[in-house]
Formats: sequence, C-alpha cells, structure tokens
Amino acid sequence: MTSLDQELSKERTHHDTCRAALRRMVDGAAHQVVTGEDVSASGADAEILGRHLRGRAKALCEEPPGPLFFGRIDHEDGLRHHIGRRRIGEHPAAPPLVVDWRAPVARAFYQASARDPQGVLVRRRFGWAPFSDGDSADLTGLEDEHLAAGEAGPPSAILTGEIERPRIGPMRDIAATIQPEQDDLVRAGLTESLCVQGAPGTGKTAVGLHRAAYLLYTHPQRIRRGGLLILGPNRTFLSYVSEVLPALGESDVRQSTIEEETDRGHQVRAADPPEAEAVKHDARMAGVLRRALYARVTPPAEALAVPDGSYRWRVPAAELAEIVDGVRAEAPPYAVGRERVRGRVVRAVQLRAERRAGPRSAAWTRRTGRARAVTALVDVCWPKVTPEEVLAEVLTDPDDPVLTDAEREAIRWRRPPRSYRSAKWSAADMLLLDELAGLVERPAGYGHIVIDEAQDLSPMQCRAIARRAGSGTLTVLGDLAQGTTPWAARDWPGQLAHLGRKSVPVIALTTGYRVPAGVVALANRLLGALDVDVPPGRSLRRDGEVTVREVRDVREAVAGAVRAALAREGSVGVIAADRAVAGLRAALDAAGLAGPRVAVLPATLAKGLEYDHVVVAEPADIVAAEPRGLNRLYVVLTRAVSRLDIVHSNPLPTPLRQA
Ligand SMILES: Nc1ncnc2c1ncn2[C@@H]1O[C@H](COP(=O)(O)OP(=O)(O)OP(=O)(O)O)[C@@H](O)[C@H]1O
Repeated sequence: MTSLDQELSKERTHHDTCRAALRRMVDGAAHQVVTGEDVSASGADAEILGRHLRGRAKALCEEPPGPLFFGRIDHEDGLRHHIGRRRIGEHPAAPPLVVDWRAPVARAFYQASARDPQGVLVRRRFGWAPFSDGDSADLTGLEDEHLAAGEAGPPSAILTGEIERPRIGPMRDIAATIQPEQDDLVRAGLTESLCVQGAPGTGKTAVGLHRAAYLLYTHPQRIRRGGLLILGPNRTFLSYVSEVLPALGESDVRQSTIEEETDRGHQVRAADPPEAEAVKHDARMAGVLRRALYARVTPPAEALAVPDGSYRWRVPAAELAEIVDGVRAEAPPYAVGRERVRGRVVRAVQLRAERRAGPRSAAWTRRTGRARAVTALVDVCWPKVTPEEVLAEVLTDPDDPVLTDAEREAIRWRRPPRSYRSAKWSAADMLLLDELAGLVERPAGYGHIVIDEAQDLSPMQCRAIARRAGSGTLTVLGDLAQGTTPWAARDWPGQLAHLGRKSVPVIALTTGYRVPAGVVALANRLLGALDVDVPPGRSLRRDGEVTVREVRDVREAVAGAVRAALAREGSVGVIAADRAVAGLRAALDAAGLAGPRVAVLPATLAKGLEYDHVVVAEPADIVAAEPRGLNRLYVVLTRAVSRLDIVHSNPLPTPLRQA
C-alpha cells in the first residue's frame, strides 16, 4: 500500500465516522422535537422551541446527499480541521468532526498561501468522484500543499478540475473552491454594504449566494429577524441558481425578482410604449408622485369647533394651519402624518379644555380623537388615500412641471378608466404604486438584500429596493458591460446613489472561472464599443475552443453544430435573437436533436446562465434587435464554459470582424 493509499484509507474511515455521527444527529434532532414540547415552561416557549427544533430537524433531514467534507487544514499548533458544508459533531461542546466552511477557523482554508501560511502547515483538498452521493468509496484522491514550508506548488489539479468540469443541471455551490478574492467578499461584515463590478464568469452570483449563507450562519438572529432577500433578473435565472443555498443548508431564503416584490397583488394588464416606460422608470417620477400625494394636504380654511358636554371648544383656522404645515415640514410617512395631525389637533382642544375645566383623562383624549368634527377636519386637510387613487390621477392628467410636455403626453392615459379601481396597470405602474405605497407607509426592511445583475435596474427599481433595505445592508453585484435595459447604469456611483448607498466601495473582480481565455479575448473586443469603463476580464482557463463560421443556411448549420456538440460532454445552449428562436427550435426538433441536454434560448433570457457548448446564431440579428444589442451580444458570447460556436450568414457586427 502506498502512503497515498494509506492516507485515503484513513480519510475514508474518518468519513464513515462522520456519516455515523450525522445519522445520530438527525435521529437526535427528531427526538428533541418530540420531547422539546414537554420541557418548556410555557405554551409560548414550547412553540418557539418547537419551531427551532423542527427547523433544525428538517434542515438535517433535507441535507442533500454528498461528501461530508472537501478539505482539511493542519495547524502549527497541532489542531486539525476537516472542512465541509455543515458542522458535524455529536455534542456542541466536543470538538467537531467536520467544521462548517463558514466558521472563523475555516477561513484559513481559503486564505492561507505559501507567502502567508496563517498558521497552516498543510492544506489538503479531497477529490471525490463526480456527482458522488457521499459514499466513502467515492473519495478517490487528495492533494496536500505544505504551506509552512513555503511551497507554492503548481495550481491544484482538484481545483482546476472543479472549475473546468462540465456543467450539467442547475448551478452548484463552490464552497470547496472559493478563491481568496471571492472569500474576502463572502465574509465581509454584516454592517458593510458592498458593490462588486465583475467581468463575466468571475463568480458574482456565486459570491452573492455564498455571502447570503455566510451571513445567515454568522448573524442568525439579526438576519433571520429582518430576513434576507436575493433578487435576480428573472425566473429562468432564479431557477438556475435556486439549488445553491439549499445545498449549503439554507433552504428558507426568499429568492425573487423586483417585479414580484413590487406587484402589490396586481396582474400586469397593460403594456407601456418605450417612451412612457422611460419616463416611468426615471428618478424624477419620485418627485412627481410625492407632489401628487401631498397636493392633497391642505391647511383648513375654517376654525374647528368640538362639542364637549355643555362646552364647545374652538381652535382657530390659523392655528390648525400651523399644525398641518408643521407636520408636513417634518416629512413623516403620509399615514403617520395624518395621525400626527389628529394628535396635535386633539392636544390643541385639550389645552383649551384644561384651561377652563381642569385636567382631562386619557379616555377623554381618545374620545376627542374620534370626535366627528376632528375626523372631518383630518379628512379634509390630510385625507386618506390609496396609491392606486393617486397614480390614476397622475396618469389621467399629468401636470407636474418637472416633466416636459412630451413626457407628460407619453404617460397620459389615452382612455382613462372610469375609476382607479378598474385601472389596468403596466409593469412600470407597479413600481410607481410601490413608490407611493412607500410614501404612505414605510415598508418593513430586510436585514440584507443581495442584488444580482444590478446594472440593469432603473432608478425607480433601485428606490424600491432601497426602501426594502431600510437600515439593513446590500450586496450589489453586476457588470456595467452587461447592461441591456434602456436605463442600465453607465457607472456605479450613480446606481449606488439610487440605492441609497452612495459611499459604498466598488470592488472589481476580473478573473473569470467560466469563460475560457479564447472566448474572453473575443468578448473583450466588444468592450471598447460598449461605452462603459470596466476593467477587461481575464480567464483562469486556458482550455476552450472558439469557432466562427460563415454559412448559407443558419438553421442547418446550427443543427450541425448541435449534433457535433452532443457527441461531447455537457450542456448545449443555442442562443439567438428572440424572434429566431421558434424557427430554430422547429429545425432542431425536425432533425431529432431536441432533448434535455439542448436548450434553445432567446438572447434576452441568457443573462446569468451558462452552457458547456454555446452556439450563437446570427450575432448581427442579436445586435440589431434592441438599442443595447452589442451589450446583449457580450452577454451571449460569455455564456460559454468550454466551446463557443458562432454561425452567421449576415456580416458579423463590426467589433467582431476585426482580426
Ligand atoms: N471559485 C470557484 N470555484 C469553482 N467554480 C467557480 C468559482 N467561482 C466561480 N465559479 C463558477 O464559474 C461560473 C461563473 O460564476 P457566476 O455565474 O457566479 O459568475 P458571474 O460573475 O455571476 O457571471 P456573469 O456575470 O457572466 O453571469 C459558475 O459556474 C461558478 O460556479
């Protein structure tokens, strides 16, 4: 037996021990749920404890199958830690058999280097058979780096293999191979908001998801109280990434889109022309809506008279106006303002009553607050409203001078509904309603929000997110070069200001883990034409193939490319201008090439996704389809993990033509 075999055998035995311990943890957790309810002092305690224990038992039972550790560090002081996706230990006080990758002690696994060993003698990485369900026999290799010996050996083959492995199914977690610059972002403190400008495939999405898992582990109380929200560009993307957090033991995180967060239960039943959409997404609309809402607030013209037994207390109009103006100047949420006015009016009545008839009771104050005269006054000078009512008014007759005549015409309803209740709202209207709802009542904030593809958000979308962040923090992820919406950000400081986080640092990631060097070089040719200032990406990967073919029949050539791709490993993505998709699908169907490994995808849905083999059909059509078509093409080209196949019959877009 070689020493490697001996080590592997020892590690397999340790893995068996861990597996048995995990089984006892699962049984123990289930048992605790049963007994937990009996030991609690009160019903409420039993409920809280029960919820906690059930949650723990559920998390343990739902643990996806897989190897229980992926690394090990041996410290100078003789301690040794195996590192995995979750802590395994039978007793909280006993040293664990496996340390959670998020624990402080695991940090050195990611950060230690030959130059800065951080007290680590040896870092060991384990090689498991692909898609192993955690059978100890699947442990097939290991690699040791002797860091304390200053040994900066060749790049780890296990690491490279993991980064270059074919992509099948949904996105996987990267807990085993997080790189130092990614780890810095994952483990940044909860009180820090950060913004990551990352070239394609640099791991922004992965970093965001692992950061979410890290924060949930490190600050469970604070985060779980407010909640954590992951925002992605669309459902296709969210379903691609949805399994990463559960694989890391976090199955209760809300993953959503900004559209879903702001729909207020309405269906989108109207479509805006681009000119109207542009105005509705513009930051100036916030002022337009605020003014429209507060236009309802009018200082009373008449004095107030409140009957009280044989008395009638009078408050003059001038004093009432002063109260209304004073509350308005304090700028509370609209609903709070209304109650504040009521409170101060009652106080003014009370002062008069007490001057004449001595102290008043709390019951008297309550009664006066509900008096018909007081409510009538508040209804007139600070009326109740719904966001729908205000927006309907704005869209029926837009008159705010901050908008130009053309802009007012663009958003004006051609046929106003009879009542705001029957209005058909567009997607952009939902945002405006959300803005108004936020002015009426401040929404409860999340503890932390991770925003992916943040470059694509409009100012009004940013504001909707900022409202939900409250005093919590943000992880803002994006790439200005991949901005494809009409309002996509051209720089980060502006976008961060809309997100209410002006002074957040912007950190660049440039090392790509998805896209091979040849593809990056091709995509970088587009960068100059994109009018954004971002550092070009570079790839960690030397492998990969790029082919560009001019053909007569694009559909036929795509079918040929897919047939060839299917002969190799991994997923195949055919990406084309949206209107070409149906025809390509039919062509692949007819050729018998449709199947689970092949996705035919409109260019507008490609963001954030990746395929081993990408076939791009007719790039010029992708560019011509929309104003930011070149940015779209940049996104499309950078979806390739191993091979990029471009087929075209029309001339290539200019930046790609340069040799
Ligand atoms: N440290 C790593 N180890 C292994 N794989 C990694 C690592 N970092 C990123 N990857 C992989 O690289 C691919 C790209 O990562 P990800 O999608 O997070 O990048 P991105 O910056 O969001 O990309 P894009 O902006 O192009 O959508 C994913 O498959 C991810 O799992």
